[in-house]
Amino acid sequence: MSKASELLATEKAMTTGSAMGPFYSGVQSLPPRRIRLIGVPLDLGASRRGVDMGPSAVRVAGLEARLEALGHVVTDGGNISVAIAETKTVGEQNARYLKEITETCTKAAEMVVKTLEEGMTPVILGGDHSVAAGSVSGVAEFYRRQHQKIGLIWIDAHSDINTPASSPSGNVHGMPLAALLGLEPASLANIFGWSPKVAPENTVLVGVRDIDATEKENIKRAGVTEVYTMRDIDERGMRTVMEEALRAAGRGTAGYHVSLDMDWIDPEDAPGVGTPVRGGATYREAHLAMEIIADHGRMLSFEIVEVNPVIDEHNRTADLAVELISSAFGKKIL
Ligand SMILES: NC(=[NH2+])NCCC[C@H](N)C(=O)O
Ligand SMILES: [Mn+2]
Ligand SMILES: [Mn+2]
Repeated sequence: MSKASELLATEKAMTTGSAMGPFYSGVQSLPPRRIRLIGVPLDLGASRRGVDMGPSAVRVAGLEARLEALGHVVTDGGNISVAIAETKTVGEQNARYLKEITETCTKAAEMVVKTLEEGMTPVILGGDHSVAAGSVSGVAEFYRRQHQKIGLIWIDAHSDINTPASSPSGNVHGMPLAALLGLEPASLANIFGWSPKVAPENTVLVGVRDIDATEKENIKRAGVTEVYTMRDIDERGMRTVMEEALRAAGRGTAGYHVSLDMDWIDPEDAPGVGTPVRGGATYREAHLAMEIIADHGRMLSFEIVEVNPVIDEHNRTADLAVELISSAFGKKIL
């Protein structure tokens, strides 16, 4: 058992009271899961077009086969239907296409609930990051019915905590975290008729490096304190950051949803994203984060967003997405 795993397993045993628990067993891979892939080809939340082809690019990169090679049983649930920008009007300029985005997120949320009810782990393929307002709502709704809370690990260059009033762009993909924490947009915050979907103390931001001034206010207003910037990763290392992150998200919850925006990774390795920002996680840092998540064994659901094949180089960002999902689902080097 590696040092990191040992620590996390001990921590888990402490919080659940079970010795090591059924989730983690040394270097052996995790117990197989039944996984349903859910594509959400949404690009209405971003100003750059092309992330609607993300689900297809990730499928072409071989996601299903890679997860099955790890022993999981995978079903592809196809795509959630999404309006086409060309056939719709933008609506309010401060939250463009909010009506259509809410409709799609609601459908995605319902599919996530159904997937969990059937005992499967949802893996959501975006789509721009506004899909998270749907996927996280679905996971939160399912566990709420069992009187449990969920945590949220938000791995991203951005904090996506703008509201229509604070957004510099009017792009809804910069707002899902604000909605999930019970701020705005109201239509996204109130999917299933209740809000907030996650408590601030169980919400963790990892890898941020591009936060709008208005977003800093919103982070405070929402009460989120678990924010790990790229500087924290540089100075303290990925392992320490992930341990603290998983501990916070897991405290008093059924487990956590992992929302991975591919623009977290440095554009050198992930050029195919809508809003690239220099100074991102390296290839190995990204894998290590996923490997630690797998070892911890408390991930309830996973999503990958913002893969944009239109500006990618030979699908390498989608290839990396598939690799990272494999690591999060238990792929070991040895
Ligand atoms: N999911 C993303 N890539 N979000 C980028 C958001 C950029 C900027 N903060 C905005 O609100 O427009
Ligand atoms: Mn994002
Ligand atoms: Mn981002």
